[in-house]
Amino acid sequence: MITLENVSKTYGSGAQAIHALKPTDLHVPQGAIHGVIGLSGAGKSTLIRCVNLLERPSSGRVFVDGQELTALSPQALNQARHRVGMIFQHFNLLSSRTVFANVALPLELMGVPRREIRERVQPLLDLTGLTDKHDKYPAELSGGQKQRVAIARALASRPKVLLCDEATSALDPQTTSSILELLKDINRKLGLTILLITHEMEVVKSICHRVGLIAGGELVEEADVGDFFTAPETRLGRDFLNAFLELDPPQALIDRMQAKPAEHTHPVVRLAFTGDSVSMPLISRLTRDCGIDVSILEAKVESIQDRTLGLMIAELIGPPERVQAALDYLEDHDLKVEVLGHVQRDA
Ligand SMILES: Nc1ncnc2c1ncn2[C@@H]1O[C@H](COP(=O)(O)OP(=O)(O)OP(=O)(O)O)[C@@H](O)[C@H]1O
Repeated sequence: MITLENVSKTYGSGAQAIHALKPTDLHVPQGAIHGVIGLSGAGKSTLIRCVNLLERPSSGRVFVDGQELTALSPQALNQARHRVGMIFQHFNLLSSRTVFANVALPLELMGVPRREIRERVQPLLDLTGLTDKHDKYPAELSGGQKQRVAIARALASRPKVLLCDEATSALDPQTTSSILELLKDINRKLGLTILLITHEMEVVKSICHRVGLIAGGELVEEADVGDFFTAPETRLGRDFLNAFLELDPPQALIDRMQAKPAEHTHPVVRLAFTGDSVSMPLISRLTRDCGIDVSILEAKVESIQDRTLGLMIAELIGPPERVQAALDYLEDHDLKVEVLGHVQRDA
């Protein structure tokens, strides 16, 4: 439904040039909810604004619903944009218009007759939970209600695609989850394809099917959400996951940790269990079969959509050859093992 081919964006030129988006390919199939996550300045907004040509790419081609937007005349592009709705972090409502009139605006601009506008707007207000807010002005609404108006307005032209630019970043956690539920509902009921950008793992975890990680204007990793939350491939992906799970070794241990093993050190490991390994008594088998001691420092179990993820930080204590056998044993049982460092037992 959305395809970017080699799309890049450079702001400015010469010595001042900022390569905000390096040549990027992206495909979002019809009906998918696709997230792009990254740190501030990574190029998220630039990427999403290139999809509806709010930013004209410096190179590459953009396709939506089989039509190449980058090849259209200005008039044809205006028409095509009706099939691409967009919502923003700060809602971008017109303060002088009521809820009804804000939602009606794109239809007025499209020249839809007044009676048809009335018939089309009311079901959108019902769908977005705004039935009783018809005559209110934006100043009389909460942040969550304003975003609902923006969603209803974005849906008015019956788009095939909805672009969400940090749509929940200005909202509290409870309101965020109600807006995410609404987006999920719209995706299911209308078969709408959603591309969203965010810096929050919670957003990705709650509603996305697939996620891309952007850094320095490049998509450095792309995966199904279940895979990204269980085994991110890049260092940055792991940093995002660890910050989200809040699973780091205690500071006192970090202070004692060294990068390389030495005499009388043992490793500190982060273990990620998925699938069958979550329910296996692996640690007791490890101590029994490999003859080492395991000191568990932290552990938690998370549900990521339809997957269960177990995480643990532990010290593996024993003679080096037995510790190595234990690490091999864990990897043989499909655990993700990351050696965080090495500590002296009695330091
Ligand atoms: N109009 C512009 N002119 C010049 N540079 C820009 C412009 N817009 C963005 N940039 C630069 O491009 C880079 C990517 O910015 P972008 O807004 O896409 O990142 P982002 O990931 O959305 O960040 P944030 O989460 O902080 O909004 C940044 O270095 C930014 O300063």
